[in-house]
Amino acid sequence: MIEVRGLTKRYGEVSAVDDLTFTVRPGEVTGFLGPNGAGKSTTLRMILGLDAPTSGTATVGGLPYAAHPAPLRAVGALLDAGAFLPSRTARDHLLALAASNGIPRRRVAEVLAEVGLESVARRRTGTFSLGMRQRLGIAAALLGDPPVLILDEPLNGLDPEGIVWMRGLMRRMAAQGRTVLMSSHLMSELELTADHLVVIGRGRLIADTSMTAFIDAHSSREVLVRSPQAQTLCRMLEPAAEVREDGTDGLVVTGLDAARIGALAAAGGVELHELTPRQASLEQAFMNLTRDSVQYRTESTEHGRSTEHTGRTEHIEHIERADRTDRAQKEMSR
Ligand SMILES: Nc1ncnc2c1ncn2[C@@H]1O[C@H](COP(=O)(O)OP(=O)(O)OP(=O)(O)O)[C@@H](O)[C@H]1O
Repeated sequence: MIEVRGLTKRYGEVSAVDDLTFTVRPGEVTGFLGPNGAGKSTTLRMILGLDAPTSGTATVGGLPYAAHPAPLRAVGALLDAGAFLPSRTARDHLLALAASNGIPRRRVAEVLAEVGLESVARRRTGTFSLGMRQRLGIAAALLGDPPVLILDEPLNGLDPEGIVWMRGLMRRMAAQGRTVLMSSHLMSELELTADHLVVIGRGRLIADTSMTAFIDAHSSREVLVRSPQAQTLCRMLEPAAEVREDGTDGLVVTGLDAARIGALAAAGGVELHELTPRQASLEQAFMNLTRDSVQYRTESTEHGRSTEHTGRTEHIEHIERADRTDRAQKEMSR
């Protein structure tokens, strides 16, 4: 287990990590998330004894990292994919690490094969691409066959095959009962890989929960509906749900499930051409939860929010106009 208790790191006025407490359990992959500058790398560096906390503690398997006699056998870590002597070959780099931690030499060939670098084992790491350096970093993390893995942005630079391989590796490590903590900004990939999430913003804990509970709690379930009687349907649903246009000719309904929408439409004699529940995503949930913790935002995401808002207002006006026309036509036909 990785146990973080009241962990705090200040750099002058900046609280990079602020009274963080969480536990990472074995047998699952825990995703470590947060906007840029949230304090993820600083937390991981403190767990690995590379930065000293201002206060609080971090232990791995009950001991501070530095207290493990052979740390590579206790914790495999990938923090910085460039942390090799460029003049050393991949194999020599791993042999040196193995020797320093009493790890048998045969592990070097095993991990090189595991990460797909056998054919370049005798090349200098200075000639490696980002993805190759990342794979070598992962080989180093696996070298001591450790029960705990801590990986900071392990997907950086990996090609699509590499990303799928990484997903399989993480899942396999967790299935073997190991503790896996990984940070990533690739939400769609994390959604496929992680079972549990620890989310931080501005150095503070904002969620520590299972993936499913997180998505359920921080995103709304939506249903896409298409009907030739969209306005009538809209009026029927709006007392109980939020309805907006999807930009084509469909309506996106929040607040009612597909079965209920179908039942209401049937009861009102409204014809439906499509009724599709939309899966909420980790990305949506993450953006909703961390909206107030984002420190570095671009103008385009600000615009994205205001356009969405304007779109909704315009849509309501559009529906109201349609309603007025509908009522006027009925009056006239009477
Ligand atoms: N050595 C340092 N000196 C001063 N400030 C630092 C130092 N290291 C980190 N910080 C600050 O601490 C905060 C957290 O940084 P950190 O790198 O931990 O964030 P992060 O969550 O890993 O971000 P990203 O997703 O961008 O990698 C930032 O405000 C950063 O500027």
